[in-house]
Amino acid sequence: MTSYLRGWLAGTPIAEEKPSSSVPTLLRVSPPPDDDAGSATETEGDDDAPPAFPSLSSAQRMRSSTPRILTDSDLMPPPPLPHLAQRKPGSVASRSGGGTASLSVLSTTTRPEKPSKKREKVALAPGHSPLDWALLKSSGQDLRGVDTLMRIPPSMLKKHNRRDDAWSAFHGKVYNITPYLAFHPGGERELMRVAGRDGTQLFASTHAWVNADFMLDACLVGFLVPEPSV
Ligand code: HEM
Repeated sequence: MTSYLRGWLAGTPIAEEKPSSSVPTLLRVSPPPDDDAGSATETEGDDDAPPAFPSLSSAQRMRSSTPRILTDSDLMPPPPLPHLAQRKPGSVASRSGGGTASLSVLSTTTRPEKPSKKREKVALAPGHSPLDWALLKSSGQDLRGVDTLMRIPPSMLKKHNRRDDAWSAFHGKVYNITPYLAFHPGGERELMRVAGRDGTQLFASTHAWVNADFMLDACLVGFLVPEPSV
């Protein structure tokens, strides 16, 4: 093999290797023809000079060309036709022209604003942050105002609708919300809207993600039950 490489580099025909007894035939391989064999500029007398690769007249060499620098017009598409550039978002394009050249316009570019009620954040008084509420809850202080959990019908709930005595029902549980009023991030006024009644719906439509059961567990006074039939 070494002799083959040496011979190939030197440009001399390779002596056929003697096939071993185990390998029946060997193809005769010769080096690629030297394109500039007669050229005086080539490596005459220099045995260590590598052959030109790819070959000087190879198709590979012919195909390769110097990379072209792209101009702006190669990189950017031409501007749209004047009548398309004047389109307004949301307006429907006239298809009077018909044919394949006309473009349809998607009418989803603008979405009408939903009239939404603004939910105001209320500045809580110092010492009334959510963390302060959590501390008060776990302080052991009585936040229920009752000795025992009760069964509370709507008529009874209704009576507790004052700031200093406010009860409200959420998901069937009745809570004394008076201690929480000053801590409510939405403000006292909003919370008082559900005083003396079932606030489940209003609560859910305002902030369904808030866990009332957890926030008010220390204020539980009982369970909402249907009005007893007389
Ligand atoms: C006693 C039950 C309630 C508890 C425990 C409670 C708790 C909370 C909490 C934790 C927040 C802050 C939410 C946040 O920043 O993501 C909040 C905000 C608010 N809550 Fe309540 N809430 C209660 C009932 C209500 C009710 C009945 C209303 C009536 C509409 C209300 C109206 C609001 C408003 C307007 C905000 C402020 C706006 C906002 O945070 O996006 N909340 N409430």
